[in-house]
Amino acid sequence: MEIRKILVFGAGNFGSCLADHLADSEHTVYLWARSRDVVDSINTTHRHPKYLKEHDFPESIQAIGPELPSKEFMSEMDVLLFAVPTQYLRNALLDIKDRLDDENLPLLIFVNKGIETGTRALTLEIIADTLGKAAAKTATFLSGPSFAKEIVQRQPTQVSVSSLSIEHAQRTAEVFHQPWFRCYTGDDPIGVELAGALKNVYAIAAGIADGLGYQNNTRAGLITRCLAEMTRVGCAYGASPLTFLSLAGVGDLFLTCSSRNSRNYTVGYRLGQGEKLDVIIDTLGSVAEGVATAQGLHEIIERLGAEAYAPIAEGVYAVLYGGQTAEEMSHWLMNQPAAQRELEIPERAAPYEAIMLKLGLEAKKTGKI
Ligand SMILES: NC(=O)C1=CN([C@@H]2O[C@H](COP(=O)(O)OP(=O)(O)OC[C@H]3O[C@@H](n4cnc5c(N)ncnc54)[C@H](O)[C@@H]3O)[C@@H](O)[C@H]2O)C=CC1
Ligand SMILES: O=C(CO)COP(=O)(O)O
Repeated sequence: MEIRKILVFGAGNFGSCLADHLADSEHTVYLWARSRDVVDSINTTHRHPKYLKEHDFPESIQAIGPELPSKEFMSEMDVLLFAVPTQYLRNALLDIKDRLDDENLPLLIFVNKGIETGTRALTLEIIADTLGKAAAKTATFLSGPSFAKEIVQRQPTQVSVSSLSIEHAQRTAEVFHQPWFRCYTGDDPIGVELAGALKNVYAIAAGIADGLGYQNNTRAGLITRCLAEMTRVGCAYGASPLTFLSLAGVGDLFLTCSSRNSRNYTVGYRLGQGEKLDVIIDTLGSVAEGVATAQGLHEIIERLGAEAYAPIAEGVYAVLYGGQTAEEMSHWLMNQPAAQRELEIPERAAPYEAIMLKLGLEAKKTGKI
């Protein structure tokens, strides 16, 4: 395996965990943190003061920050990995834009799972807007069932890696590969992104159902309908239906809808138990991307119209932002029109093409995952 110089932006749960994972492959790993406390703690005690607190990080990881690294330092990096929540990503990329050499871009890897509020932008669009077309064309997206806590325990984990450039997806897979960590590559980054973002909203729905006291039949039925809904929205966006059967799709949906380790599930569970959203967010201690993403998703669903019929996502939105209670949402969902067709995949369509057009690329059918 080729040894790479890797800079990880974002020292939250996931950025720290991935830095730890990559350091095992003997890559040279730098971890950029916004807080001096985190930088000092990682460099001196090799412990994170806030996340994964029991874990001893390898001494080889060098934390840097809170000042941004210089252009010279950045030019030495082979890989930049961004583990920054979606709502902060645009500013983070604008901050480093001038420190990147457009003619000689490093491998760019993104692991956030969300839709930007206000703009409805997916990460690929945020990258195109901030770093430019060349970066968007080669950016890679790593997504799938992967709790940080279990990766640092080296539990066997498998993820999807997707990019408009399959060559770059393969390079990312090589960087991450370990006997306990497998990557499967594909060329439907928007499908992978939508799957990762939507599963966070659906994990809130599953948590709500459990919080209301519903049991196994309800959860299994709900997850299955979430998968149908996610596929429908994805197809209406122009993603491949097969992508939703991948690790990034059903894999991550299943994980987060069925585990109390999921922050999004926890938000839903506590809503189902009758807690208020602002109290839950204030005490969660970590980001639950589904809360903000439900807004962007609501706007996307409205724009796509009937093709993207998504009552579960709309129900979550109504509980988070429309003053509806968890019980009301549950009754509303169960009282949707009777005898609906179970599976109907609509034509794949326009928005994906619009993004490809923006990048100066021809829209292609992404049949393989
Ligand atoms: N934790 C996990 O197991 C997994 C997380 N992810 C995704 O990774 C992304 C990051 O999540 P976590 O590290 O878990 O979140 P976290 O809540 O543990 O950490 C938040 C991160 O955001 C940074 N941050 C907070 N405010 C900011 C601001 N104003 N500007 C810039 N950065 C700011 C913090 O410094 C920290 O690095 C999310 O999109 C999440 O969905 C994906 C897979 C697994
Ligand atoms: O995406 C995740 C695991 O794949 C983490 O899920 P939560 O953000 O809900 O904790």
